[in-house]
Amino acid sequence: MQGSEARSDTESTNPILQLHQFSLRFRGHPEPAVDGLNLSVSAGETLCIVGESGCGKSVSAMALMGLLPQDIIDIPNGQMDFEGHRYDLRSDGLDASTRGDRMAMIFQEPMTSLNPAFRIGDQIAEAVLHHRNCTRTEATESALQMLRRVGIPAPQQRLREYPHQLSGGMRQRVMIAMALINNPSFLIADEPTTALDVTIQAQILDLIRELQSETGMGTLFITHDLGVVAEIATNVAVMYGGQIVESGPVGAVFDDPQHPYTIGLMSSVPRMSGSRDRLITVPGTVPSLADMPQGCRFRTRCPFATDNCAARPALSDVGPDHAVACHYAPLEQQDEVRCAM
Ligand SMILES: Nc1ncnc2c1ncn2[C@@H]1O[C@H](COP(=O)(O)OP(=O)(O)OP(=O)(O)O)[C@@H](O)[C@H]1O
Repeated sequence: MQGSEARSDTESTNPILQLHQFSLRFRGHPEPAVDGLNLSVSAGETLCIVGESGCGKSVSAMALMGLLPQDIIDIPNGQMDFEGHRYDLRSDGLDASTRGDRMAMIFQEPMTSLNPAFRIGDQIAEAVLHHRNCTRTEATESALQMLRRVGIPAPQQRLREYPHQLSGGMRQRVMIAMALINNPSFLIADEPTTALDVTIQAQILDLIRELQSETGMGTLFITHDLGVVAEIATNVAVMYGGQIVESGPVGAVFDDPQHPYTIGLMSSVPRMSGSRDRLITVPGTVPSLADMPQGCRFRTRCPFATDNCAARPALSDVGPDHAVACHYAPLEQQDEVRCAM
């Protein structure tokens, strides 16, 4: 694996989606919100992007889907290979015929995607009619089958209901049904379980996994919850300040985290050990774009930063498919890092 690429594929499979050197700026902000992102995801695999609030996870996903208005963003660099087509993201985003068809997205809050004024069945059928040459009756029949597939009880009745008549977990299932109705090869899931209680969260994660193994779609799953990553990821990319700081197979990153930020994130996960010690946290917060430091963007929070960190560290291999962007990786004294945080 090239050190600069967070990947979710094995050597033997071809990636469904690859992103090369993608950068994005909000107009009026000289510092990029996303800076030189490389990703690769293969069929049936899940790449989790993880990081604190504000690190650039959602804007990256929205930009890939072509959902950010051009008047607020500038894409100075970036190419995307998807199903044999190369998109130059500077000028050529995902087209409307591919969005919602071959590539689909689900969001944290289903009510941002579901229209409260329309019946569930009509909304799902509309997603079919937009992309397929079929009758409304056929589209409604597909909607019914899809509601069954995502485990909605009494689907015939639910078709005629409005979003407010469903629980949060059911609405999330409807969103998944709507996203998968056209059988996409690639799904972007942006914190789809964050607003749900843990039992419903587990059901939704199971559902996504099950549908993924049935359809073989590749998934980019965005979350700040490392428990969710452990459940669902094939590979993980840790983002900080719009850059990937560590990436690799989930086992390698979880068993042997190498970036001080990853180690900090993992140390701050509460454990069921019964210990009453205070939780370890990563000190400080992600700087705003206006205050983003040059070089290593984590250096203002890193206990090990030195003058060397004024230069941007490259994402370099520290193990098979495992890459880290830190001048001091591989870290030999991980316990020291944990203690220093
Ligand atoms: N419309 C906007 N104008 C200017 N800056 C923005 C805008 N939207 C997001 N940003 C900035 O872009 C950066 C990345 O935000 P983004 O929402 O992608 O973070 P995130 O990692 O997804 O966070 P969260 O987990 O809270 O959704 C942040 O610094 C944020 O303040």
